Amino acid sequence: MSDRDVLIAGALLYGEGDPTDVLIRGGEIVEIGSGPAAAEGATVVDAAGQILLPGFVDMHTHLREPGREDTETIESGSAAAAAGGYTAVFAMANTSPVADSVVVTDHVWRRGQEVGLVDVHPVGAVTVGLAGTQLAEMATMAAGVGQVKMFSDDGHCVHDPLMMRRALEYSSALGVLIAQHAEEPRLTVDAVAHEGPTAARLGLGGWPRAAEESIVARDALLARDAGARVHICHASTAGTVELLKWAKGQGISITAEVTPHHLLLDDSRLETYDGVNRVNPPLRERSDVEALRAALADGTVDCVGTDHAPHAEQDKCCEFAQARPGMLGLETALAIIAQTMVEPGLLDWRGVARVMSERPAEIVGLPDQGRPIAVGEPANLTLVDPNHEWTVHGPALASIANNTPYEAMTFGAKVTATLLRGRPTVLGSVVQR
Ligand SMILES: NC(=O)N[C@@H](CC(=O)O)C(=O)O
Ligand SMILES: [Zn+2]
Ligand SMILES: [Zn+2]
Repeated sequence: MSDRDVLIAGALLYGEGDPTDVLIRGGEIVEIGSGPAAAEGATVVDAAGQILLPGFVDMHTHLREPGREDTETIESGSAAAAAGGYTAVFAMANTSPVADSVVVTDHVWRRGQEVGLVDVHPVGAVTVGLAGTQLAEMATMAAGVGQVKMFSDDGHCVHDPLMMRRALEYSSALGVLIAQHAEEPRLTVDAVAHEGPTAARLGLGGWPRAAEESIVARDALLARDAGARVHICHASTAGTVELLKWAKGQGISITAEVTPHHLLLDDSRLETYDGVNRVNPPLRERSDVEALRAALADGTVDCVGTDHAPHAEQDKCCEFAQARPGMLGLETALAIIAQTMVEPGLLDWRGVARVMSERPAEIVGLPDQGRPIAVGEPANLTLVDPNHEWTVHGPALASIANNTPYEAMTFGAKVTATLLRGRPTVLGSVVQR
């Protein structure tokens, strides 16, 4: 919380209506209108032509602390998140050591609060060591200081159906969410690229759509029978969209996210054999990209999750099949959603607020995020300039790692300011450390 007033002057709330001033005091929105009186020494943000949205929430982030601090730390990842307009992120459990105990999950939460740029919520592992054989102590992690709300073995699929069934039963009793990395491992042995004509031509091992879809279908049925909720990480195929439609139509409590890269890129990128394009699940075909965009627009896919996955140069700049899967995502997410969803008219800015803030906050249960921009609400806010051209350059990003697939690409929208409980964490697109 900041003791200084912040006055956001002349912003378009949700991109709608007339330019409006928003006054923030004591971490809350205290006045909305025309020319509210700010106290002396207030921080005034000139928001002419800019769009004010609720702060973004990322259900899927990899910060590499503990274990690979050479590629990302909670501090550098928090800076990347703030720069991307995020006020809360969920840090996945595939660290070293794995976040399968309250010692690790509490550390992640505490360190995030110490850095103070974004709320870093720890994701706990579903199984001990992500090994898929023994349930982790989810209740202990949920009861810790970090109050773990979401559990996932992401990076790995909880592929044993009995283990997944037990995890879902246990999670519904605890009131927490299980997020599944849907990948049937028997179908992805040696798979490094989407199974299709491109991988065949390039001689790359294929990852069939069915590897994802068979788990999505199975887990929908398991969630139905357990009366539990299940969340699908990084949905990547048109078939997954069809299954989500079916499951939601049955009243099953299933939700899903899509990554910015699966909304923009396809497997034609692989021609160069550049390891930066290797990611799990793999970049698919144009028809999948189109289906995912439509699904995000109509709510079949609930939200955007970045799957921000920093990797060291030596783990990416090598033979394609040897490259570690994953790409940076936090700082480019908004620009890509603007280009793939807003520009073509699939979503308006209110829709962006829904898929990047409100829905993720709701799904995972964060009472102070994704809130309406209204008097009395916590000032977790993001300001977007919809007409700001910028070119992505890895070393200029706040992340330690540089594995952005968007190097040298130009986008038309940028986050200019972020506020966490009234404190500016980003001003003029610069992180306020
Ligand atoms: N997405 C990826 O390709 N990689 C992720 C793991 C994951 O999300 O499955 C990572 O941790 O690097
Ligand atoms: Zn994953
Ligand atoms: Zn991931």
